[in-house]
Amino acid sequence: MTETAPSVTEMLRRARLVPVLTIPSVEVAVPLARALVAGGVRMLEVTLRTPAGADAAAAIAREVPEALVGLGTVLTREDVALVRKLGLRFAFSPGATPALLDAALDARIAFVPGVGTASELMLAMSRGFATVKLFPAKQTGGIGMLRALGGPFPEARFCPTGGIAEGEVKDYLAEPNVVAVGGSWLAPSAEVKAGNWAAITERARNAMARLDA
Ligand SMILES: O=C(O)C(=O)C[C@H](O)[C@H](O)COP(=O)(O)O
Repeated sequence: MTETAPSVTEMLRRARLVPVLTIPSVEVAVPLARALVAGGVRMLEVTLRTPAGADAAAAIAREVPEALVGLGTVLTREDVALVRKLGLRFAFSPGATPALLDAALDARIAFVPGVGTASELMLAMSRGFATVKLFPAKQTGGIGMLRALGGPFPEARFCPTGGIAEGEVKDYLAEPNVVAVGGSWLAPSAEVKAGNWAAITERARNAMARLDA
């Protein structure tokens, strides 16, 4: 029997927390992913901000089956094509250009465009993307912005990302139109560089526990 793959909205809803990972070298990808998974954080956004990003995401997909790994900082049609080529689960973008939305539709990938205004949200929704990343969440107005957008766009669902501190996550998740929250704080670059995997697991475990406290 084949299992229907969960939609990206459902994936986000289950994950609640999505670490935004900017991986300096491919060697750290697998231990970093294992450290997060050990702490109960499974949905991982690997940004294309470093040259190692694509290979790092592919290595995680290959070697850490418990992780749901996708790309972040997806800006072009070529970036979109990588998701299929590398066998990844989803892609996030900080933005929502018409060309990028069309590329994601053509490639039939699970795609979460970034929006920071009502017009960008309208553009994304007009192409069928009702789950979006509010980016940069804090700078666009944070929870106030999410509430304001919830008026005219009650069906939109958000993964706010950008400038959200660990202590604010629970407040964001309490908003009815928020399915998950993204952030880089789950994997501080100093700990990644030092290979301090135990600290990353501990932080992830505590963060997940706090969501249910
Ligand atoms: O590169 C991308 O595609 C992005 O969307 C940027 C990330 O969402 C932010 O870098 C989140 O980082 P913090 O604000 O440190 O939590």
